[in-house]
Amino acid sequence: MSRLAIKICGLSTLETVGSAVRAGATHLGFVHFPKSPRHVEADQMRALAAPVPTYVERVAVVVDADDADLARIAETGAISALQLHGKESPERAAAVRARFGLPVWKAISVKTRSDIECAAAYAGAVDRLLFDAKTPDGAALPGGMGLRFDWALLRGVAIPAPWGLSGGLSIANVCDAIRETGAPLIDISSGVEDAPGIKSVDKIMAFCKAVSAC
Ligand SMILES: O=C(O)c1ccccc1NCC(=O)[C@H](O)[C@H](O)COP(=O)(O)O
Repeated sequence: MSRLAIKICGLSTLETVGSAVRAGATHLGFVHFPKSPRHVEADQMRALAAPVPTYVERVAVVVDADDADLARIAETGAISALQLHGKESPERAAAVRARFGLPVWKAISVKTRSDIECAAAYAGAVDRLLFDAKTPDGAALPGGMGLRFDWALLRGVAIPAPWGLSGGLSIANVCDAIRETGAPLIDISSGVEDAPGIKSVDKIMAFCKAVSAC
């Protein structure tokens, strides 16, 4: 059986990047969205991602970004995937993948079963689907808010691509999440923070240890 993948998202310091790699994270996420407390510019992303061993994936998280913004990120040469976390259509996702030559993830905001069913439209257009909790209308952020959705909604659904589970995961609930959903990749952000945007080395270490003990 292949090892469960762990993405630690919203990293913004070299110290926490290093701790995530040492803890065994397989994917690191860097958020490029100015309204986020985790926002990093493309040049910061380069500085954070460039020293990371290439066996660890470096994922840029963007929200309805335009091509100029994506080009700045792709040109860093340090990013190995783009996570589209806005309202990007399947056509837009496919166009991004074709234009930038990087694997593309699409975050699917979930509240109801029909949200999960919408993921089928991305089959063939993206390299991974990330099921995340839908944040309330008017919320400042479309992710990273520590909200979870009802994992039972994933039960019996044929997911048409590699996928991951996100939203409100924590040391306390991650083993239940893995058991209930069978997710091959889990993604966490605020659950390993001391405050919004402030990642905790100790919490990153403890989370990865907890996952390996599930
Ligand atoms: O984390 C952010 O600030 C963010 C901002 C805008 C778009 C996406 C964002 N995060 C995306 C992620 O992949 C998070 O890890 C995911 O939403 C889970 O967050 P959390 O519930 O805090 O673990």
